[in-house]
Amino acid sequence: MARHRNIRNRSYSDDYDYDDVYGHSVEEDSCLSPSDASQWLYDRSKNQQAISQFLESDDIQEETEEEVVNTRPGLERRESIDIRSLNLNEENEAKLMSCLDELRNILGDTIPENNLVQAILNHNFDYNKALDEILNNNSKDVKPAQENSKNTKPKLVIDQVSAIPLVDKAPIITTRSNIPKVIAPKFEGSDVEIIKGFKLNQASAGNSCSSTPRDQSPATERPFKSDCNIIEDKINKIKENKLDPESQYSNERGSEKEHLYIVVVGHVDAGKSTLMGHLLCKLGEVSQRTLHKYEQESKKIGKQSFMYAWVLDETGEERVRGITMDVGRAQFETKTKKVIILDAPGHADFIPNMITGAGQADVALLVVDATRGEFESGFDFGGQTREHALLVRSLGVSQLAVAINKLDTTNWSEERFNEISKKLKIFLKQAGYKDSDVTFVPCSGLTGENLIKAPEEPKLLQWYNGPCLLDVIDKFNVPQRPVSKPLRMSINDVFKATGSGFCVAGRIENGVINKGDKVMVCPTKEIAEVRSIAINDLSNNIAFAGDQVAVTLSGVDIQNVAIGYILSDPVQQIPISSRFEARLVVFNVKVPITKGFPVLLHHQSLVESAHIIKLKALLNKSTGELIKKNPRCLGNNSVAVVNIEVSRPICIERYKDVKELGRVMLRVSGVTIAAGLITDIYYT
Ligand SMILES: Nc1nc2c(ncn2[C@@H]2O[C@H](COP(=O)(O)OP(=O)(O)OP(=O)(O)O)[C@@H](O)[C@H]2O)c(=O)[nH]1
Repeated sequence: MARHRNIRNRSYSDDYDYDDVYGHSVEEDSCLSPSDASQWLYDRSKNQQAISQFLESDDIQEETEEEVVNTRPGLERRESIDIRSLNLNEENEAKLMSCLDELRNILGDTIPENNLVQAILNHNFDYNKALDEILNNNSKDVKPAQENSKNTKPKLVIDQVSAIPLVDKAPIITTRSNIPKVIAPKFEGSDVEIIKGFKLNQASAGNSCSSTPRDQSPATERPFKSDCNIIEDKINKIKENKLDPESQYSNERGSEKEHLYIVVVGHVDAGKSTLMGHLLCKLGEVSQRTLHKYEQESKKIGKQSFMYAWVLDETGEERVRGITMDVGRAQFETKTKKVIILDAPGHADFIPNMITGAGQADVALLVVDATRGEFESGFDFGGQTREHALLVRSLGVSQLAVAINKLDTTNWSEERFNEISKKLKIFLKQAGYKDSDVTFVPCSGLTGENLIKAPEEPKLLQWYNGPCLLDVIDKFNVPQRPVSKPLRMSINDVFKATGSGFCVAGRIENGVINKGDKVMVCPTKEIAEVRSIAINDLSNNIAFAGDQVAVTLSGVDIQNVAIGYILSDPVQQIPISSRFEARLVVFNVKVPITKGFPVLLHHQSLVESAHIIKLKALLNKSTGELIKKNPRCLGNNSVAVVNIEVSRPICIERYKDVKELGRVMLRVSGVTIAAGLITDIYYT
């Protein structure tokens, strides 16, 4: 039931500040993120222990190379020098520090710092050439940075065959020259190499080093980080240790009940929270004491009928206003499944939260109010019943249970049940649900009828002998978990954790995350380390596709991560682009869509402004055949192929590659006007 997002209490009616809601730009406060600053700006405090100060002292005796080798096997090889004494200007100091960092990432502390500095200076801050010099030449060729430090340098012995430097008992280092390279964009005159296999896709090449979420500056202006080394490590680790993901999955989850995520949607006040709250109470997931407390407190504010809803509506404002505002979470078990409920808000103002909930779900429960007039206002008159059903389908949910709720208010009328089912069946079929994937259940969240066992109400028993709600949920098929595919986790929440690092929460669409893994935060392409993983608030060492997780990350700044970002496999990265082709279904537009039409694009939890930049083809709705090339406009209920341009690059996949990340929704003035599947991605 954890809710971390600080986006509750907001009204999403029309326009709102997406920067506030979906993360914010560090550009607004400073031109550099804190992590960039610490990496690229020279910090004098780091070099206060200048070796030259000690070397000038008469007390320190010279050590021969032999002594170094024999008497000090565990010698700390990092000998700092006073960079200030080199009289470099600020820019060169910064370059020197960044090259040093790069070299240390590769060499660790095996080579004295003064040797590194000299090599960097010899090659005018080109760290690749400096690295080659250090690795390929005998130490005598590497001149110390300062005259009086040369006596202290240990001998660097090169094994000519393998080109592996042997420094005392230093760890073996493979030269980067052994590894196939591709040339990436140049940074300030130096060639920057990327390990082959660290797939630099065309779209991502342009911003592979950008480190702030909103940073649009080209990569050529920004320094490369040590991502390549981390990726190299990761490739090696994967090769050495990793069990294949399928075996990991069956080892970990083989004996467990399958996890099923169900989003509960429907028009405002349809009774979603009451229904699920009562179901949880009946299953013993809520203690009598807690329920008694809710009963007393709800009575006090004159809202006793909301007592079950309070199980899921946890905040004061939700309880006082009697509406759900953010996605409530809870879980229970059926005979064969562990079910995680995502109770979405019904009010139109909170559609983005509802989309976030639906984006995490495997299946959906659509709740409709059977009360005369209420069903009609939710369905016929621009209510949320239609919009939610469409949105959920657009997000890839194909299995649906429809709870025809509050049937107690119709005296358990079979006629009313049939009337509503008939109307919904026609609509749901048009919306893309198969008849066989939709089940209708009569029930009452308030009285608890037909929730976890066959009904006792005689009037209902007269005409209904189908399954209860719990059995319908148990019968849902759990979708296949693509654990063998490269990691993709969509981030729907970012929050500060206790202790070090910070947490991102979201759903793993593809692949596996292990504690200790290096992952790439996209689209900024920073490498982070997974410090811990929690599934439904319980700590775990591993999580799989289909899991809704909270992951604690280190190595990146929280400022550089935002809702809507993706954690990607660092080797097989997610495509990043701002232009793509989509096949759209247009729902409901007041004015026809024309070239240049502005929209808000929803992709998982991300919301970005976008434009339809080209209308490529109008298609036949049922057969998909081409009706017209380059139509001038798109009207209601049309199907078309269009090109869309987003205001900045985002992480996307083609629908055929990763369904969950290959869908988009387009909204205008708080109304969903179209849903689409990404058919092609353009890299320009
Ligand atoms: N008679 C009757 N009333 C119900 C039933 N279920 C819910 N209600 C009442 O309907 C009102 C709204 O219920 P909620 O559970 O808050 O509805 P909701 O769909 O979760 O509302 P939002 O999440 O804000 O859209 C409350 O007053 C409930 O007591 C039912 O089965 N029968």
